[in-house]
Amino acid sequence: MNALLDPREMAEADARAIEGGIAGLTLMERAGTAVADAAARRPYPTRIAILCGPGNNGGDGLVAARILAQRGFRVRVALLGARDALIGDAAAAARRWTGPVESAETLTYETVDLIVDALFGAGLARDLEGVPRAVVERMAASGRPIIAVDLPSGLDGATGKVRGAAAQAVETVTFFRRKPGHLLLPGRALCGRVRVADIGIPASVLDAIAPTCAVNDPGAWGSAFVLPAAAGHKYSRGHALVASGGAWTAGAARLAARGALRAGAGLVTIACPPDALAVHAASYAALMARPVGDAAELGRLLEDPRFTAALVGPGLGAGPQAQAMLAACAGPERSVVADADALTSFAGDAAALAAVLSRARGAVVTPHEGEFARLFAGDDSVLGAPSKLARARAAAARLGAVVVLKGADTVVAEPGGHATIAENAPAFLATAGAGDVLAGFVCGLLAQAMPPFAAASAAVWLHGEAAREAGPGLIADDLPEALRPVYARLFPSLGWTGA
Ligand SMILES: NC(=O)C1=CN([C@@H]2O[C@H](COP(=O)(O)OP(=O)(O)OC[C@H]3O[C@@H](n4cnc5c(N)ncnc54)[C@H](OP(=O)(O)O)[C@@H]3O)[C@@H](O)[C@H]2O)[C@@H](O)CC1
Ligand SMILES: [K+]
Repeated sequence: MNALLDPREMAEADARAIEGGIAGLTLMERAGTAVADAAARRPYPTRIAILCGPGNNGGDGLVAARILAQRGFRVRVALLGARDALIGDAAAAARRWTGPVESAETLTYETVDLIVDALFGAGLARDLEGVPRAVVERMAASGRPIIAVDLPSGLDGATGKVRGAAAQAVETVTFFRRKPGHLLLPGRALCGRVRVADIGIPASVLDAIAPTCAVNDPGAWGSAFVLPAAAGHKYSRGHALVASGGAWTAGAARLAARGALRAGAGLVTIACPPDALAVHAASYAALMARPVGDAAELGRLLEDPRFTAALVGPGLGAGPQAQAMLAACAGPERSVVADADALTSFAGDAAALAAVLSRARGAVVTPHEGEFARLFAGDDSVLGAPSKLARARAAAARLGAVVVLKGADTVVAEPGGHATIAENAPAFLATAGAGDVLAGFVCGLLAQAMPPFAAASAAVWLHGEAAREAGPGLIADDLPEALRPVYARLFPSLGWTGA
């Protein structure tokens, strides 16, 4: 698992490493060395300005300054605050710097080729205002390339939000593990390329910290992924049901159903109003279609216990009918995915949705930001949570279900607080119908009895990879097809031998 550490967890990692016998100053020396290495790798950065803040982030900058000067670079150190106000390891790093120290407030950039931003890191405690903010804004306006130490100063490592101001970095050097703010927008975009430096903190400190947030990649869910078994047959791979709207909105369900089938469900049935039957029957030979007039008929169809997962929402139309369809699908032998109109049908009434979902074996909801805001309208403790990560976690706890809060930095959270953050979605994935395919991928993995949090995270990652595989110009129809080469690489990496 590629853990992401919030500032509190990172402070604990530092503290445990120090308890284990590594001096804080040693960690700072290694951090500063990693920053110096990054600066030295830039093309011809002969004149480097290093802006140092009042805490240990500034200490890292002072170490980098000393090392770069020793390596022959022309280095200027500019400090925010008084030199004799530095304490602890940062004060020790300042004593080892024997060159002049300028004021960050009055620094000018005409003769500077490269900036190292070591003003604030994990210790950012409030919005930047006054002098610190002006310093960051002038640095940003200088147009010089910036290497950020740990985080672009002003970026909140826990939330990915800018507190007052932050300067765009070309590169960010962070330590031990990345932080949520490196992946959540706008943080991800502000960091430039992120390098993770090993500063000697042993990975074993993570056992005690037990981080609950991870990068969404196969390390987060691969052990739960259901690979095709040699002795399997189509029913052992699960039977997914996708509820469809009428003839004019049937495309959404068809995209989802193709997604579920490509994701590996053994069978996929589309349940549709009679007027849409011909559309579905003519579309895709591997899909089955059954006419279902209302929720009661859907319930009768689902008396067949071999249906292991159901998706309700895409193209359905919001209202009591969609609510009843979802209720018909939620049963102890079946997992459900509620998407799109199924979520909007519960606008402002998340408690009613939670009650329906609680009857399902497992439940995943897949809102985009608009659907999320509608569903939780009036619930400040969810909508007002400090970050996308915190909102998804709060929503999962409210619903007792896995929440996929979509976007370029999709967060998947489960009621216990575990979460993944995706970083592999290309910009061109934002296209009509892509969300329907994603919901289908989730449904297809749930149908194979993959646990909901793992299924939802895997589906999001696969969706991003499939988009990359298809490339620019992508339309949603391409996504299910692009899953094949992604699976061809993924399966062997998870130990599948092809049997
Ligand atoms: N041993 C370790 O732990 C290691 C840590 N490492 C490095 O340390 C960094 C964390 O260091 P840190 O905890 O000292 O916090 P840091 O980011 O320097 O800022 C704190 C200072 O900023 C001030 N301040 C805060 N907000 C402010 C605002 N809005 N406006 C104005 N001032 C504000 C705050 O003042 P105060 O809130 O007390 O008034 C305090 O003076 C971490 O990112 C990494 O780079 C590495 O060397 C590896 C080993
Ligand atoms: K910084």
